[in-house]
Amino acid sequence: MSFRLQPAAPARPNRCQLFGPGSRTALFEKMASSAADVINLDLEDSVAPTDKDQARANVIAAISDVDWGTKTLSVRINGLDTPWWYRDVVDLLEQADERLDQIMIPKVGCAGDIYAVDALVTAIEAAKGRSKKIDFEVIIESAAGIAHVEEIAAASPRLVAMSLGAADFAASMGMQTTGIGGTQENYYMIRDGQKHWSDPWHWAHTAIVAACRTHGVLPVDGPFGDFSDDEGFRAQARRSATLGMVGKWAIHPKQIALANEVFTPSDEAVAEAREILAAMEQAKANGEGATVYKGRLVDIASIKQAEVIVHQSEMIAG
Ligand SMILES: CC(C)(COP(=O)(O)OP(=O)(O)OC[C@H]1O[C@@H](n2cnc3c(N)ncnc32)[C@H](O)[C@@H]1OP(=O)(O)O)[C@@H](O)C(=O)NCCC(=O)NCCSC(=O)C[C@H](O)C(=O)O
Ligand SMILES: [Mg+2]
Repeated sequence: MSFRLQPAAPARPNRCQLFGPGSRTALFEKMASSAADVINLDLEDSVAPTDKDQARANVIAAISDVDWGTKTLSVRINGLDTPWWYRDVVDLLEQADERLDQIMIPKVGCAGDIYAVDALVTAIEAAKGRSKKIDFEVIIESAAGIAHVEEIAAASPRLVAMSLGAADFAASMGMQTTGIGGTQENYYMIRDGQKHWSDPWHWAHTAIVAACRTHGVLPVDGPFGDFSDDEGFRAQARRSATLGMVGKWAIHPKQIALANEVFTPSDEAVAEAREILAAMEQAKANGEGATVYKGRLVDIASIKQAEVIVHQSEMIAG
């Protein structure tokens, strides 16, 4: 480890973030009774411009009227390039009760975007005497966002989570696709005449994970648009989990169980991690820094890898 230590990300379950438009009040109770760890009430792109004011009012009422249990409750505000975002922040902070946990800031392009929202939120919290500090989560979904991902991850102590928004990201990058995440038909290698599909989201995922882990922020995979494709969702989520992401969005209730399944370490994985820790305890007792477990090398780094899995499972179990 560098002299500069890696801060821990918040220790709370974030396996699935369920989205619902702020204009569809009939969904709120269903969202609250779902198995998602995080609820995102949306004021942004799933709400038509003509519905923005009503959606904001719906969300503010639902924050106190609906029993959200122990879920993390987040509201996605409109982007800083729109005329709606400041009113979202002012009304939420002035009118919503303290059950609100987070504001999600979409389409962030630089640290200054977060600074602006932080300044506004901080002033309203002080003016209103709000005792609970609002956390932030952000979406990386533009060329500027990914280019400035590290400064964004470092932008505010309020920042707890960062997601990749594949749809806007693809548009901003000029990618030739209308798909939201997953396999892209034209992104393949050829070997011996056979196509082998590669993952066009991989580099953005790894950039986000590295920035988040450097600054103690939870890295989260965003939406998978085709909610009829369970295997496609699983494959995308498994790749994200393998790269270090802690969860994924659900844009339909069908996707909640899939996300929870992938981002909860399996009993087998936890058992194996515990066996590795036990093997390393034995190695240490023998004065060794490395040993053999199931025919493969394990050493001091393996302890940290195994601890990631054990900690994840303990945190989810509560
Ligand atoms: C995608 C939907 C519009 C589909 O809605 P609907 O046609 O009502 O779906 P179903 O009939 O299949 O619904 C079956 C039952 O499930 C309930 N339902 C539907 N959606 C939700 C939900 N989000 N949460 C809870 N429950 C839900 C229905 O009411 C049915 O219930 P019942 O009748 O009792 O059986 C809709 O799912 C939807 O609006 N999804 C969320 C869309 C959204 O929020 N999008 C924003 C996030 S993605 C994004 O912004 C892109 C990103 O920024 C990027 O750039 O990548
Ligand atoms: Mg988006």
